[in-house]
Amino acid sequence: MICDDASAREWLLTLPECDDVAMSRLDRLIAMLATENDRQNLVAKATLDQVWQRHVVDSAQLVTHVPRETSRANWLDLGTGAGFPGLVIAIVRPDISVTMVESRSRRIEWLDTVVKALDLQNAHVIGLQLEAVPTFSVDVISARAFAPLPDLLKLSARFSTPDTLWLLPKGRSAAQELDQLKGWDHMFHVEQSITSDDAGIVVGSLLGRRKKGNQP
Ligand SMILES: C[S@@+](CC[C@H](N)C(=O)[O-])C[C@H]1O[C@@H](n2cnc3c(N)ncnc32)[C@H](O)[C@@H]1O
Repeated sequence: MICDDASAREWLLTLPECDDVAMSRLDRLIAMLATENDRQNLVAKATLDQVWQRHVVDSAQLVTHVPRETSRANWLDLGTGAGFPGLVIAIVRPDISVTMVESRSRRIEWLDTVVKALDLQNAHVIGLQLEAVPTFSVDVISARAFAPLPDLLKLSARFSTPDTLWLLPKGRSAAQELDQLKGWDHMFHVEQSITSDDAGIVVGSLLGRRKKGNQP
């Protein structure tokens, strides 16, 4: 379990993709975040003291659930906000195209600024409500602290095929949200988060809506 920032940084270096360029971009992201957080409330102030554990590794761990051969894939991150996990994924997997959807104007500006400053050519920001984003299918969908599972699926299933991998950090509610999910055929399970004993990540694929009359 990663329980402080020193072990978080050490863990990042074990990722095959996390080279010097990635670490220096992560350092710059965190420095920019600390400054911007005084202007707008991007992350809870208390979490800045453990930002590498609470936000960077919490995001970066998602890549360990993606098969290594998934390069040149399209990854869609919903409600990226301060940049988690979308910006971190774009930094540690430059071979993956990461599209971040965010609706709040100041957060859109922030994401655009970071993408430009860090020259993240594989990162794209869609500054719209998810509901207004035209449908396209993707290889991976992530969403952290975005919406409860049933709402999240209702809003975003149209971007998914049966081959799409969903990675949904859900904190303490992962198992409960999954147990209570009704009306969908899925192959989701819960993986343990490496940043908190209590936290889980819903991982797997979505096969589609269950037909009416065939619901549990
Ligand atoms: C609680 S924040 C989480 C931000 C980030 N994923 C994280 O974990 O730090 C949720 C974000 O989703 C955005 N959001 C909420 N509903 C949205 C929608 N319908 N379309 C696009 N973005 C949305 C909010 O503006 C906010 O930035």
